[in-house]
Amino acid sequence: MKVAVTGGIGSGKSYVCRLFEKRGVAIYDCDRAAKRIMATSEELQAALTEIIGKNVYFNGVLQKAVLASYLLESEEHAHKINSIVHPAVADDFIHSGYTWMECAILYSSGFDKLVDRVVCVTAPLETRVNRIIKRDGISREKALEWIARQMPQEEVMSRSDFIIENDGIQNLEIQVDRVCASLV
Ligand SMILES: CC(C)(COP(=O)(O)OP(=O)(O)OC[C@H]1O[C@@H](n2cnc3c(N)ncnc32)[C@H](O)[C@@H]1O)[C@@H](O)C(=O)NCCC(=O)NCCS
Ligand SMILES: Nc1ncnc2c1ncn2[C@@H]1O[C@H](COP(=O)(O)OP(=O)(O)OP(=O)(O)O)[C@@H](O)[C@H]1O
Repeated sequence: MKVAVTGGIGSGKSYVCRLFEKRGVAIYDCDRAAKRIMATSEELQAALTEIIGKNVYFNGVLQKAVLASYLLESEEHAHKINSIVHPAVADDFIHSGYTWMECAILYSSGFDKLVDRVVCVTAPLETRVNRIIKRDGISREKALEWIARQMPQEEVMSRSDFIIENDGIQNLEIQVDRVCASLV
């Protein structure tokens, strides 16, 4: 059975994935894979350079700030980047041998079609914003911009099979054990 762990930025997906990993589940990280492929695929590098400009790579190294600001400029920009990067990541996952993936933008990327079950990690908006500000050192406005770029949390929840509430109050270990009892 193939499983995705999803949830919006700052919900704590990666944090929860570490708890699944502690229980022996190996998880493919879509964010990390995207960066690896953007760093190594000449085809992707050429496509990104053509769209964004030469400054998206410096000495062959992806300039994350340049890509991030291009992505946030408009829906059209995000769509252009996603349509280059996401098929490459999907193909890489299919051939990776992993059965579980962590993906922030599961439904908008179409990656939901690659899995049988979806686990959604959620947290209150303010908690997410505060986590992002602390982790990434960005402003509240920037954190809200990223959140606005992603599918509303309620919609992701309604389309998922399991919900893990990572509000810092409810016990995470118990919730993770419950999901494992069904899926592992
Ligand atoms: C913008 C980039 C450079 C920021 O890198 P950084 O190391 O700071 O953060 P990281 O990759 O861990 O992403 C953090 C979070 O940003 C959000 N995010 C990233 N890309 C996107 C996107 N295309 N659309 C919406 N949200 C996104 C997700 O919640 C993600 O988990 C990076 O996220 C990126 O290259 N994004 C484009 C490729 C992509 O779509 N990756 C998503 C998985 S396929
Ligand atoms: N239950 C928790 N207790 C303490 N810290 C937490 C908890 N959940 C998440 N965090 C912290 O909040 C920050 C954001 O969590 P995490 O990186 O897991 O989010 P994410 O959903 O994977 O975000 P992204 O979409 O950006 O990858 C991290 O610094 C993480 O350590």
